[in-house]
Amino acid sequence: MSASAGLPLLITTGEPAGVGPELVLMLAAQGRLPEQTVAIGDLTMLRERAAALGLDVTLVQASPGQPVMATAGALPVWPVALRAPVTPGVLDPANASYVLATLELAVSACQAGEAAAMVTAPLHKGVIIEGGYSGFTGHTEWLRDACEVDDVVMMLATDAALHASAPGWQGSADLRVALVTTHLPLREVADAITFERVTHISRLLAADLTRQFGIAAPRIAVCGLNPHAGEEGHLGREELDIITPALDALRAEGMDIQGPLPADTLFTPRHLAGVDAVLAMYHDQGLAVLKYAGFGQAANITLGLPLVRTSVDHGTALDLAGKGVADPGSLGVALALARRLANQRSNAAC
Ligand SMILES: NC(=O)C1=CN([C@@H]2O[C@H](COP(=O)(O)OP(=O)(O)OC[C@H]3O[C@@H](n4cnc5c(N)ncnc54)[C@H](O)[C@@H]3O)[C@@H](O)[C@H]2O)C=CC1
Ligand SMILES: NCC(=O)COP(=O)(O)O
Repeated sequence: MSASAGLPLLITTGEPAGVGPELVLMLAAQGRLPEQTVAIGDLTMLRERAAALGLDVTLVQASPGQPVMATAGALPVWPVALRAPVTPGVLDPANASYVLATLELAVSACQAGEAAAMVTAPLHKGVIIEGGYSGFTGHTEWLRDACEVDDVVMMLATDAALHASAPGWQGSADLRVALVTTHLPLREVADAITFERVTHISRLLAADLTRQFGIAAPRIAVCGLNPHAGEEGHLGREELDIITPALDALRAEGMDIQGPLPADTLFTPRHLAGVDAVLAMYHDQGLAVLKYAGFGQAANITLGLPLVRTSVDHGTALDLAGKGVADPGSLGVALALARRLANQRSNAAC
């Protein structure tokens, strides 16, 4: 048994007006949460949401350091109090500090060795900013700062190991997409593509494909930034001036990395064959394809952290919140992946 096996798997329930709380409750009611799962959020709000949706789940107050009681049909909750009442679908900036408090509790428990891993239900970036946190751009960057590491990598994956148990799966297998830049206005992306950033993110990606995914010599394919990877400089010079020199330097270090390749054809079966991960230059270049291939059966993993964090492949879906119709598939995938990665880490540490 791995050292993490007895430790709770934490789920932060995310934006209280979004679908996060009900997705956790749906999986709990369906008996689809992994053992030792603990939710973090407002106990009363969760009880009311379960009752409103007719979900049969008993929510039990618990606290960090306490053993998790494995009772069928019960979900332990580490409580964090809402700052203002919630209506599903209606954002309130007053609850921004509540959402961040759930993250702080999860990170501190992981750092204290009181939890195996954290899985985050979606939060709403805009309302956190409107709640007074002007520099906030997402969990990924917040976790980088909270864990005091210099950089992290956002990677979304829909690989065979993740969706193997999904009945009727129709998507593509084994696609992992990591990003050089994450939550930036498109206008700022080109300036953020530097030799240092491309090399640093590529090294972090390769290191965690080995450390977390057990791929001894990862094969990475890198997208260009511009159409047709810049068309020999006629459609942009970032490929010639920045990305190609960066990839040459990485190859000289021994990394198996190809590119920059035109992003529109990189995501086709012939180019993806034998590739462990694609490195995209910006958010929608990579994630639109990933979500086309596996929305609902993909997970988001933050690479480069000292703790295990996974998340869903979707956002707060305010249009669906409180209706009980959102798909909990990605949350299930994120939970299973977090448990697997936590077990691997603790086995490696033994
Ligand atoms: N991990 C996280 O915390 C994430 C947070 N977000 C945030 O969520 C907010 C809303 O973002 P949007 O771009 O509108 O994306 P979104 O994923 O919330 O919604 C986009 C579309 O997908 C649908 N959808 C989303 N989740 C679904 C589910 N579980 N089942 C069925 N349909 C689902 C929605 O109904 C909507 O039509 C933003 O603030 C964004 O930053 C977005 C992605 C991840
Ligand atoms: N599209 C992915 C996304 O926005 C995830 O953001 P976060 O995990 O950094 O909050």
